[in-house]
Amino acid sequence: QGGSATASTSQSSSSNSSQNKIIEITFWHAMGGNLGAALNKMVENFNKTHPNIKVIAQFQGNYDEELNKLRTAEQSKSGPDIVQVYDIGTRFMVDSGWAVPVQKFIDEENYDTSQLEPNLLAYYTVDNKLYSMPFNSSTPILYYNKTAFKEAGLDPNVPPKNFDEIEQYSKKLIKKDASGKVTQYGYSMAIYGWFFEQFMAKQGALYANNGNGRDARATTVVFNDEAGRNIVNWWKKLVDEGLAGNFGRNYDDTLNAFTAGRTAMFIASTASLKQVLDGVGNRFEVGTGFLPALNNSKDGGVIIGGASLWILNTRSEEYQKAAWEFIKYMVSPEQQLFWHQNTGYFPVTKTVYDMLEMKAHLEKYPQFKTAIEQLHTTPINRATQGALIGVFPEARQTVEKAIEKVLQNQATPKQALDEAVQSINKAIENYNQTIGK
Ligand SMILES: O=P(O)(O)OC[C@H](O)CO
Repeated sequence: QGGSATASTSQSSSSNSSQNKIIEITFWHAMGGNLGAALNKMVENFNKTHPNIKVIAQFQGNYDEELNKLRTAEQSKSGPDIVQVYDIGTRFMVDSGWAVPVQKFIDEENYDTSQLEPNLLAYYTVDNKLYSMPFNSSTPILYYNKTAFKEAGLDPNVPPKNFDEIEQYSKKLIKKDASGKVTQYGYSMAIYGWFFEQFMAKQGALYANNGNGRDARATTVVFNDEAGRNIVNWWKKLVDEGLAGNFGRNYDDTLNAFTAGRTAMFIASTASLKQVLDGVGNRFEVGTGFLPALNNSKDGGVIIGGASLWILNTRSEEYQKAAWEFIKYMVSPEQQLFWHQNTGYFPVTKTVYDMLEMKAHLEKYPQFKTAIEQLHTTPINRATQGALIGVFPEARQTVEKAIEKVLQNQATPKQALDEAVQSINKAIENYNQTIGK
């Protein structure tokens, strides 16, 4: 797969003048399915409108797979010129020293960042520098089957706001066949560590110490407190009562259960909105709502999800500048409008909201408004900024295993979370000892 080995500068056959020089840069990403199709279209358009730069986009699997490939490639400095890295890879990428902070290019040309959403800047700014450019930004939202709501006598325009309401609504939404087998669960969510992280922030609680690793480097995770236990207790209760389906760790399995009518509500990234709407078609009406709350915290909210674009220092400044041109294009209002409409990721650039086409789109598909309103009502604080941890990808998997154990009755929420915290703390300690070495 790709990397700079395939990239080169080439001269047009008709002329040797620098005007006709084409800089080829590689761009690794993790966007499959409809997301990948939309992204490829944008790359194609960039290449058409920028005759001196050729971007070669290469799909490298999901976020985890892509980051692992990058680790391998960087051992021999054969990584790409630009890489898309998910939110929780941020601390690792900063520490790796493989990237040129985009702040350098921002400062050099006085690029105006005031049009970027403040929550995004708050997430991706580390040590007062914007290291990477937010490109595909998301939050988790509640998806629900409005048609099932109507059939169950629930108001299809009022999604549940908190966990108690999820439980009450689920009791009305659950359907069983003559043999007592559940044919439609009330609620489901994949065993995905991202949701756990989000429910911590929604309670205004920290995931890691030292202000979520933003006042100083995190040395421990702290989610085995009341806030963490609330999430797992509630989740288990719903599964034990038979109201929530557990479709496992694979994100798409729960998503497909929803589109197939096997669960009436579920949690997923707003990035899945277009896929869900297309998957459901006109079989039923889809509604969206904010991530449900667990308590009345006024400081609670959602954390920025999705990924950002990093410029790697694999090659000379000429390539880095070409990469910067491409990144600016990808976050331009026109491109962000296209990206938002074809995925569900909200625009990173605020000016998109002034565009007539955006207004018409939101009017026609109000489901797309949810993530935007959720973003704009989320206060910026240490909890909602999310944690910066060098071993976050591993930590997320450890939390998933812990939740799985609880749902399978192999541990109590307290045992499972305490164990997870212990094991992650060891990994953090090891990681922190190796930084800069
Ligand atoms: O599926 P996405 O792109 O919305 O990302 C979700 C999480 O933030 C990934 O860490």
